[in-house]
Amino acid sequence: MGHRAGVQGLTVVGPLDEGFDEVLTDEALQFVALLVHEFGGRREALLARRQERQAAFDRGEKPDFLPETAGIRAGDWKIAPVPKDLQDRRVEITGPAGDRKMVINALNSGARVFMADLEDANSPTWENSIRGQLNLRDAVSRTISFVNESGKRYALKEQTATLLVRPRGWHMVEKHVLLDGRPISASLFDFGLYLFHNRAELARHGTGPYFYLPKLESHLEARLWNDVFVRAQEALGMEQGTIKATVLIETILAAFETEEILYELRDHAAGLNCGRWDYIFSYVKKFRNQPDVILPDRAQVTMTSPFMRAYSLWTIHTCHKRGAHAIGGMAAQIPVKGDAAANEAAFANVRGDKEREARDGHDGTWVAHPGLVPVALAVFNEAMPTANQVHRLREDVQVTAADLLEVPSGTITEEGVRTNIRVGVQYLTAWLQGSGAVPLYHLMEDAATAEISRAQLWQWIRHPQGVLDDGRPITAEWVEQLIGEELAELDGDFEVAGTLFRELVFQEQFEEFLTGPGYAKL
Ligand SMILES: CC(=O)SCCNC(=O)CCNC(=O)[C@H](O)C(C)(C)COP(=O)(O)OP(=O)(O)OC[C@H]1O[C@@H](n2cnc3c(N)ncnc32)[C@H](O)[C@@H]1OP(=O)(O)O
Ligand SMILES: O=CC(=O)O
Ligand SMILES: [Mg+2]
Repeated sequence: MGHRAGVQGLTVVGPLDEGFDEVLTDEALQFVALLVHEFGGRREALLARRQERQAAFDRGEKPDFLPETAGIRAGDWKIAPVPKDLQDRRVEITGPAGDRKMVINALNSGARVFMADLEDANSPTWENSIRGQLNLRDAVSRTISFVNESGKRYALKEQTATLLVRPRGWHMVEKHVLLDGRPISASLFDFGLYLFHNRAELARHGTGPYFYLPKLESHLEARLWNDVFVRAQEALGMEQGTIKATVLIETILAAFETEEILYELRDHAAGLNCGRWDYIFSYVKKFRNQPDVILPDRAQVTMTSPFMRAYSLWTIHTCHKRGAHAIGGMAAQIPVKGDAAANEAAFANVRGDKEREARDGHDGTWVAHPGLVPVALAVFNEAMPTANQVHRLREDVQVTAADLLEVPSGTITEEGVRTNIRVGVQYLTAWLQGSGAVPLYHLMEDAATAEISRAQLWQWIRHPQGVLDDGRPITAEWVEQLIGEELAELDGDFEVAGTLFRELVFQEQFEEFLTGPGYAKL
């Protein structure tokens, strides 16, 4: 154990556990330092721009398609061709990069793609971040193995999924690496280390450095990623366009800039994905101070809610017009052990979700668990006999700003309030202990789903329309009472997570991301 210091102004202040020096080499840190020096300032300016836009929404403004980029939307262009191993993405499994066994299981799962996650599903402890990089390095070289408590050995099969990596979003910092005493961008850290260590080995295996880009709010943020890619490829002597990125459309603002985002990344774009959970969170967050926008219980907001349907179809329309893949999202159901009927209901739910996606024109979808790979595969094999359906142009889809913004109808129930409390506190507890993806009440919960739970409570308490279906108002005092009741029912120590949860729900200032104050406690 020790610390590393002094690479081009970068200081590593996180502990150096066994093997960490294999990732945190001088050369790799030099490369990260170059990216941070050149792009750190622009990142901060774009984060400040998010705040300026929020101020406008707080004044009652609504987003719209951008007049200044009408030429891009009207223009005749396509993204560069995507590599062979990204042509057929019918089923993609996701999981935290920091969990070595899961990385192996995911690559072996029969899915076409595995997205190794350093974002929503990965609690960003220093340990998880660096172990994640070690896991990825060993996955790329195909040497990864793992032995569980009972001696079972895990290794890669002959045929494995194509690996994509999701670095943390632009809002996150890596506090264990400082530049001039300040934490550096977690996105540049995750991306830089992975690219630096794996570019040659990926090429040797006939694949490439492929990424998922989370939580973008504008095409300018996509432009920053593109500039990072160009500079990175130049600095490492790689052919331009080798890096490929799939962008999650998971903020309400990105939905208004789908074409512009693809355009900015056109030499590096592989597609867009409908990150439904962050999308719902973003909708709550952006309009939290608008009295006419309020969402019903989390369980009532689904992919058939008109605004979600509009966004999903719009993403497909945009992608196919531009030659890009449109990947569907994550149904949160996971297998239910020991209850055949509940398990069948969960599977039926996932099947229905995937059938809708395939029918609409998605080129693939996400699953949270290996047990669901065959379910999604069967649906896409049936509905999509070709490698993808990019040829289905969906020119019939017309979506207006009003469609994207339509407030979903439904009710707020006491059970909905209680569920948000139970899920939020238990998720935070797990996250603070290093687990970023957690099974709760037979659903996969991660940072994105937990964000919805706490953001809804914040808004319901303050919102004039925040009343229950039986007419009772949702007051802070009542929610506090329910938190007490719910925690009393649960086993475990909720001291730290309970305090954080209360801060997120009750404090006047809305926290942009729960991972902000959460990270301070990790
Ligand atoms: C909103 C979004 O961002 S979605 C994308 C981000 N979220 C995710 O990636 C969540 C992915 N899913 C998971 O992490 C897990 O499925 C969980 C945490 C929800 C449940 O995990 P577990 O409690 O371990 O599930 P369970 O006990 O059923 O696991 C059975 C086996 O499947 C494996 N498994 C479960 N999920 C996954 C996965 N996503 N990838 C690979 N293997 C998995 C387990 O490792 C276990 O393996 P073993 O039999 O060899 O021991
Ligand atoms: O990242 C995916 C999401 O739904 O959020
Ligand atoms: Mg997300």
